[in-house]
Amino acid sequence: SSILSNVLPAPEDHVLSVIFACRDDPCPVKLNLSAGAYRTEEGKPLVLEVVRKAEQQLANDLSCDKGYLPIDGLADFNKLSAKLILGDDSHAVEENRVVTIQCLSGTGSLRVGAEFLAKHHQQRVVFVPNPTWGNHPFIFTLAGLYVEYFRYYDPQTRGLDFEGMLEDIGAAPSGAIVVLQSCAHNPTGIDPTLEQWEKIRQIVRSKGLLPFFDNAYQGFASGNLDSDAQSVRMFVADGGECFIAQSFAKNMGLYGERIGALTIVCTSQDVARKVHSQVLLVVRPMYLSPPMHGASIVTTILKNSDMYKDWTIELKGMADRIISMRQQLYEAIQARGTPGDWSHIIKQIGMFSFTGVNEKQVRWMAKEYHIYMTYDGRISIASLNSKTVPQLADAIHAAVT
Ligand SMILES: Cc1ncc(COP(=O)(O)O)c(CN[C@@](C)(CC(=O)O)C(=O)O)c1O
Repeated sequence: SSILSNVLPAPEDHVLSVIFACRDDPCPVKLNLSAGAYRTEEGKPLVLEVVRKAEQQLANDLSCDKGYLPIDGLADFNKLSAKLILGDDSHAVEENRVVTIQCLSGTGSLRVGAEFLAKHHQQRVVFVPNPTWGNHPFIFTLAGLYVEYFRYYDPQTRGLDFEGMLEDIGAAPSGAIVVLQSCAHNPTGIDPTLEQWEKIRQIVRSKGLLPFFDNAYQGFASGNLDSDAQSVRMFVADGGECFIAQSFAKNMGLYGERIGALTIVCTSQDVARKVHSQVLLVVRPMYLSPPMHGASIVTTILKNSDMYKDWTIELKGMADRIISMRQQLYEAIQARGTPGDWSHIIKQIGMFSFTGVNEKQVRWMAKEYHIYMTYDGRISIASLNSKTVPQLADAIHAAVT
């Protein structure tokens, strides 16, 4: 008999099940608003001009070979990636207490960080926002840590439950890991203000908690790389430790290149050396060493000031298009006189909008309007364009009236 015959069908994943349902829908005007991937006004994926340019340069550079990268990846990439999130004038970088490892995009950075913490950190409880990205609980649980939630979204105000967040983080046991999304919170699109981040920082530090930033959308939220890094830089500036998972999937459009970095800010160079040596032991038996191409593209762009500038212009273009789609959707809903206050659609930031429609309404819109979003009512604003906004506004109107 088959050895695999006892394998059970997997439970449905929040994001994937909707993508599969949409894929199987034969309707020619179906609309997939579930996956967080940028689409142009024409509804196409975008390969940035500056990425094409970098790839041409790399293709002509005969000195590049296909040998293994070191376990921690391309050294130039690690330096430039750390600088991007920590800033050009970071004391932590100057004092050599920053460890950066090229990982398989944001997910890989989170997983390597989680495996490292499961092996070397006594406190095994990880607090994540409620709600958070669907993959967070799995990444930390599979690494052997215990996931708990802190209040983040207030359904009444459709805003941040700041008091609840502070209370829950304040009640965490000393040494607990706290996962914080640095900007463009997924799925709610709601970020703390800088004043609120300062209060969060104070409570994290006073309780001796370990912040683990998930920085998946830097530059993609506000359109400005430095503004979107303020939350992280506030924590690093106080000299404390933190973990940061970076991704170039969204802000450089390198989704499939799987390029990101795990940065661990330590309190001294001596600790950094030891941490670095131990992270290598997590990576080697996991995937030996990371892929070269994405790291080479990012490095080519970040180290050339003209290409860096071109990138920031294209990045702002993506962020601005999303903001204009928010405005268009809000106006289309207002024009239909749909009951309720829909201003959260323009107050939220980043790739997603937490629309507030419930699972029953989400399933109804999929069936009746062939419009697909995750069951929590999250839509990827980046997947909308001027033609499809009316289609969505009609569906929401029909679903909620
Ligand atoms: C908050 C957050 N962190 C990390 C990642 C991981 O991205 P990376 O590994 O490609 O760098 C995502 C992607 N979340 C997507 C965009 C993709 C997905 O979940 O399938 C989403 O639709 O939520 C994310 O939203």
